[in-house]
Amino acid sequence: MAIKFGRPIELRDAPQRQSDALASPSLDLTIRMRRNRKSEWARRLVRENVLTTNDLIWPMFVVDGHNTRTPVASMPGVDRLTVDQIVRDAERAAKLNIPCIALFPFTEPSLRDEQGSEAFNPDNLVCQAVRAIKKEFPDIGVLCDVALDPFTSHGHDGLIEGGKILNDETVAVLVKQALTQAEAGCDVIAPSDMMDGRIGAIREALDDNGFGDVQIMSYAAKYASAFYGPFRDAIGSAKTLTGDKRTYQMDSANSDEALREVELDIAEGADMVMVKPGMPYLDIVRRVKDHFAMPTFVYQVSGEYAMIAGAAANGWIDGERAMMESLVGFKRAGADGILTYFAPKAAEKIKAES
Ligand SMILES: NCc1[nH]cc(CCC(=O)O)c1CC(=O)O
Ligand SMILES: [Mg+2]
Repeated sequence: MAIKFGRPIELRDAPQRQSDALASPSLDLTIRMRRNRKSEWARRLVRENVLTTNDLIWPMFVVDGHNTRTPVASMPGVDRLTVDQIVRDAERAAKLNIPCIALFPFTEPSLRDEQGSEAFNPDNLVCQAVRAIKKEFPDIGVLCDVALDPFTSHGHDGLIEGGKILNDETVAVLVKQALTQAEAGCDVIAPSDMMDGRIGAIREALDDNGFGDVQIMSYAAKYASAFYGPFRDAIGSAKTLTGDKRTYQMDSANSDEALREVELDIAEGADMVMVKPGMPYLDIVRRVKDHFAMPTFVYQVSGEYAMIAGAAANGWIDGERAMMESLVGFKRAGADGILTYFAPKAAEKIKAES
């Protein structure tokens, strides 16, 4: 049975009070915090944070084929979508008033190589999806991830030589990838690779090529995390990934370092910054927001989604309430927006309640 914590106890269900209990002394308290919680209207009145559909970015997985939705086993409720189907979900997003969607490709293994060259193929899945979505729904924001991991045979975000991830050489390829995506009509370029200097290089290339309006949302403070596991299943890089990403993604023990990363990306031209993952890093979200007063985003990543969706599927938690609690937690921490696989569910709930 699902455990429903915090369920209001109706008076009729409450045990009858024994008369001698009435005689117990009352405390002489001037301030009683519970007064403001006494009823639903009172709680609504003093509520400090509110989640709206405007806060949501919906990440989607695109796969080759036609008219097919393939479930991602480790992300119950999330599918890989063929281009025609991703257009349908973009329509759903638009109807739910979700401002922006994010695209991630599952690349055919035969198209993956050492250099991740499919990343800058103008006809790759992401570009096809961007063009198809923009054709039907030009008013929804489309964000594209920039990194090589969906395209490399080794599953890393950058180029490798002698077991090392090359920084500057990788940045040159990321610039080509970003330009390819901008050409296809992408609105927001979101580099998730954690190479040094990529924001500045991408900004300059966008500006030099007539894409001055294309925004950059930098995955500025991105940690080397176990919570990306289900995502790597979804894009098919879990099996191919050799080693880990700790030479470029941040150490989860660090906090000051996040401020330096964010500061650099702002200086290089990021329009928006992101902290990733979300729930284990709420302190980072708060520090970044307080320190820089930038549009600050947070990614509730695949493993966080899987924890909640998986526990809910087992009846161990109330999934809907855990979802909403986790999302308002990001708002409370200072996030302006959240990338979350719960976006459509949360938007539906918000819509139903308004
Ligand atoms: N650079 C790729 C990328 N972009 C977003 C995620 C993770 C998203 C998620 O787990 O939901 C990752 C995975 C990784 O860095 O290995
Ligand atoms: Mg950096």
